[in-house]
Amino acid sequence: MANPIIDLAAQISNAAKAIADFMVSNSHPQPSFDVDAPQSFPSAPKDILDARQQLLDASQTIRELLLGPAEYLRWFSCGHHDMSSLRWIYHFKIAEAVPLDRPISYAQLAKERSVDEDLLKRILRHAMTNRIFYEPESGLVAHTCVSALLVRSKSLNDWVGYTLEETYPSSAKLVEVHEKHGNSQKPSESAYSIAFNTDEPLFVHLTKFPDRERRFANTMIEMTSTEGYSVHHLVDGYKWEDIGNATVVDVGGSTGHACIAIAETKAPEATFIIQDLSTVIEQGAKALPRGLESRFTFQEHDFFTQQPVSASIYLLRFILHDHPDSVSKQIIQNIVPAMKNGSRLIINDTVIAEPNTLPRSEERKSRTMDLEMMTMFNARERPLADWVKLCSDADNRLKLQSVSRPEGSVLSVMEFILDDQ
Ligand SMILES: C[S@@+](CC[C@H](N)C(=O)[O-])C[C@H]1O[C@@H](n2cnc3c(N)ncnc32)[C@H](O)[C@@H]1O
Repeated sequence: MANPIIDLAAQISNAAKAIADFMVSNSHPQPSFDVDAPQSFPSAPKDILDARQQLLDASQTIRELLLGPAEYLRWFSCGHHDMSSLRWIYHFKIAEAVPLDRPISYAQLAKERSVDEDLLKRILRHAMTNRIFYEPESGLVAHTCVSALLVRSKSLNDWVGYTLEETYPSSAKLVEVHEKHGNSQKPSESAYSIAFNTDEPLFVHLTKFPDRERRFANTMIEMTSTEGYSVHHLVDGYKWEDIGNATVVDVGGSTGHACIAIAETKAPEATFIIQDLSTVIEQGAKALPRGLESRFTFQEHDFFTQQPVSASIYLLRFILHDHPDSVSKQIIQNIVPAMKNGSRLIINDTVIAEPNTLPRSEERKSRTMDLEMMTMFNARERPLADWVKLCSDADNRLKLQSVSRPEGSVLSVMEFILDDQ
């Protein structure tokens, strides 16, 4: 008779052995919570990455089975305290005051950060159950590799700050906003708007708070600096070598990093126009690598206005998932009049997988991003059918030509062609 606990334990054991052997034979340190432990799992062949995925999912399942539904649900619904203790640590800059190379007493730490010692002790002792700091001996606090990252990685610190100071209070208003506005298509009617008492969309509202705006920008850098968002997937995931001397217009192209990578490796004759808001464009023009000047133009352009350049290829990379359907439709409709028959619109964005087609922890990440988009912008992560519908609603001559998700990429490459027939 099948025994789920034994089966899962066997899966865990086999996968753990494969991973441990890989670590030893490649001289990688075994994973630990030591303050100097590596920040992430090392690059590894596919079978090892698959084993890691299997172990992560099986260990989660076995834990949930062993808890049983009542204990599972009871404590799952207390998860907000994990967020609030980390938020407290972030807000009062506790990690920055703990030395990386030795412990510090609660009394000294409280004094340095001007916080109450009793509150500090109770909150840190909760966070320690999540591997954030540890108590090497009673009364002393020291870093683990997790808490140390709050000090060592500015962008990850900003990620934690943005999610806990902006997203977390907004997520608590999801019910209120849906009671008030239903499935609104307006970015100004989001849970964020209710939590922060504003009728401005997040991007506009943040311009009034330079520190929060900078933190948001760094959060994006942190997110897109990971392998899953690397531009090399867009470079390798499309037939750029076939575009010859075409002009590519990168709408909302930031400082041009995607097109620079394409120009340098795959499309030596193509020209590129990078469009974005003025400050971003200025930054990009200044940082353009030498040798590309004759093929690159940086142009201020608001994608909520009509596209001024007629070209054969338009790129929208990581733009539309931030916007509700009605707004995304408007962005596309502003491009279409500049397109000719056969012009291409390349959308490099998330195509959310159908339910139960990904390993559970991977599906969870993409569903988390979907709720993130819902909470902050009334936007969404879309399955392929919704992308096709969005483009067709924008202009029914836009036809999906190809779609692919390069190995290791979070984003897919969708190619739509304007077909007048
Ligand atoms: C998430 S980033 C994506 C940047 C780039 N495409 C990439 O893949 O890294 C969104 C970009 O849209 C730009 N943006 C926001 N609103 C815009 C607007 N109304 N018109 C043009 N660009 C805009 C931002 O400045 C930012 O560079």
